[in-house]
Amino acid sequence: MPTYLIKGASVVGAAPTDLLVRDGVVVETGRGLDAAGAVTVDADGLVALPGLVDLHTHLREPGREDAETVESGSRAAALGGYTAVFAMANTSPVADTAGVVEQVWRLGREAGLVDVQPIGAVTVGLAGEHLAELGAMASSAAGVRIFSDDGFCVADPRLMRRALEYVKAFDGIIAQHAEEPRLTEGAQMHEGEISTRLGLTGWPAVAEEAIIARDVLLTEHVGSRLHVCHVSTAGSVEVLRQAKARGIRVTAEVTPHHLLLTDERAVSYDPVFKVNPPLRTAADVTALRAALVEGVIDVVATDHAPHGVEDKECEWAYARPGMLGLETALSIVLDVLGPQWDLIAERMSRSPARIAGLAGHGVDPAPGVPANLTLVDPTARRTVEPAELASRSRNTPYAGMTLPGRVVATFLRGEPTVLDGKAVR
Ligand SMILES: NC(=O)N[C@@H](CC(=O)O)C(=O)O
Ligand SMILES: [Zn+2]
Ligand SMILES: [Zn+2]
Repeated sequence: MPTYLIKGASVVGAAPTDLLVRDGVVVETGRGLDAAGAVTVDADGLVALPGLVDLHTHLREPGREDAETVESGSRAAALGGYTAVFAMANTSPVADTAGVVEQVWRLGREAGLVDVQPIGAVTVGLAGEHLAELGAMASSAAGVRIFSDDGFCVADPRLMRRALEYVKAFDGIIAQHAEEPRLTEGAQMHEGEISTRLGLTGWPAVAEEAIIARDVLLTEHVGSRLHVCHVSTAGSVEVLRQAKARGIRVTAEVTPHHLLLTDERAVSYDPVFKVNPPLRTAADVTALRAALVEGVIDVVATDHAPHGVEDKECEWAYARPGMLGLETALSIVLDVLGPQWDLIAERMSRSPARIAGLAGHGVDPAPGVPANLTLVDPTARRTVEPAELASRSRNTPYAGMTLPGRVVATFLRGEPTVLDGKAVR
């Protein structure tokens, strides 16, 4: 493995320095470093961040390799500055056994572009009836710690309680897709003025908030850990704020799209904007941004949800919910937060790695630290071209938008996965 000398990078916004990367580790930092035989990477004007960590990615393998594979999703992730992604369990077959999570984990290792950490299903087949083999998935080679029925809510409170109790044995977490199913039957978009105007069935904010309220109380009752997926409403933020103030062990994520887009987008009837939970109001967006800055929301997670054209280029009502996220997340967050590098590193790398207990990730580049890092050009602007994305799918809601920031290079354990803005493999 070659030695890399990264010249003049601003580590999380600090004064420029050189970084010497050897045998997978940052071995030395400082100005004017020299190393015979090292490959030099010019990082003048670039910001070095700890490699981004996504707690919520859909890779579609096994089952829908036409929409995404572990490899294509890994490449999209590396291009987005990620060094680790957590792969949701709603594949076909569902990742509800040690066998399936080990298969996904192994495919991730073989692709070698990011660390793919499988999330295990909470219930068999995501059917919400029987607990899956959580212990077997935890003790498998994949070492699963996060469990989720994402795509579906673990709606049965008794089952949710048992899952929360079960994962305590290995300090696991239940990641909940908070959606009371009885309140969202037939729902097509956020329930509000625009859904009324368009005549589309609404997905009310309370369907999310009621489940979060129930689950934080269950989590407190059993003394376990809860993670709330894709928080989308101002009311959810208030429930989380109270729960955290009470010392309940709950963490939460927000997606880039919920930080930027509103339900106004549905007026176009373009299914690229159909997503679960739905795009909400401008007031919700404002509350989510404030909660992210404050820390009531711990992380930005992409909910990268690739879908083939037949599932997206159709009538709104028939389209599947979900949108791409990995290759644009950092640009959206930079657009929303501005160049607050320490905050960006915290919400996109350190905090997700800490929540997941993921060793070697989420640590700022410094001597002795595994070289999982990304180099970003903060001044570059780029226009999103769906055809240029590494994902096998094209359902980005940002097509044609010009966004700030560009990932120039990503290193996974000292090896570049992206150089000059291009995937190396
Ligand atoms: N977010 C979505 O709209 N869709 C996700 C499932 C999910 O995250 O609930 C998917 O798997 O496509
Ligand atoms: Zn979900
Ligand atoms: Zn999801």
